[in-house]
Amino acid sequence: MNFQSPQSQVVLSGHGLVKHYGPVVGLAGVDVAVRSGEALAVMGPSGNGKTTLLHVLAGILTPDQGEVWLGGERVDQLNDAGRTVLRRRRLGFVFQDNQLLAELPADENVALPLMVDGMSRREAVGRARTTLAQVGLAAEAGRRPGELSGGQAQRVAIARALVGEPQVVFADEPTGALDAATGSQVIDLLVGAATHRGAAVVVVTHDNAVAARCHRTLHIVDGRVGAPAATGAAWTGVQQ
Ligand SMILES: Nc1ncnc2c1ncn2[C@@H]1O[C@H](COP(=O)(O)OP(=O)(O)OP(=O)(O)O)[C@@H](O)[C@H]1O
Repeated sequence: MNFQSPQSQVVLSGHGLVKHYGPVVGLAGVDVAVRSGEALAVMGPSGNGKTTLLHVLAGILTPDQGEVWLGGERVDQLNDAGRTVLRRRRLGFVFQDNQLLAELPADENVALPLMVDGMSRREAVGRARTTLAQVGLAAEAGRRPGELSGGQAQRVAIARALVGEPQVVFADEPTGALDAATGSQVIDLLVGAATHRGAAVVVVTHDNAVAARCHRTLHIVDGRVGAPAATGAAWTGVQQ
């Protein structure tokens, strides 16, 4: 997939990111930058720091050292409340297990983050239905998660991530629970719908097919930007 917008602004960046869990190294000094409309895959061996990087960039964890910038604002120094508001208003999240609330229909699941942020139920549900239609689920808006297929449920999760018009969507193994064909549809939808809106996407994945749908891949090895496991030669840190 080509990403042909070198003039796009860097919307999210991390500089010299270090994170330890006690004696365990999560990140050992990572630099990363993502532009608006760009999808970045984060790959690497298990336990080498991918999820830690995602959580630090998303303000879920604070780094021990380094800086995180989102749209010109330094965010790693915000307090817990500030980072919570930031995540709710400016970021979207998609997880492997969709994390939808089982007792709510799809439209209310998607509307929930807007209502938590103070929007009226009527307006939030209206926006949720519009977003569900954009991910091809207009007819499923009234169904509960248990009445949806795995791929449909993940599309609802994508709608929930997009409904607040985030600057960056973070996804941790978004296709990990799906078969290959459904996973391809879901990642195409996620990357297409998010980047079409000008959002950046950061996807942690073990799946080469998912990375192939992104514009660029960052390999994390031992908490650092490293070479992909199979090809170590002439590595420059960033794969175009
Ligand atoms: N909350 C925590 N407390 C202690 N150690 C942790 C914690 N979270 C992660 N770690 C450790 O930090 C290192 C990096 O973990 P991380 O989850 O970032 O790796 P990962 O590359 O995402 O792994 P996977 O592909 O298996 O999900 C690992 O050694 C892990 O055991």
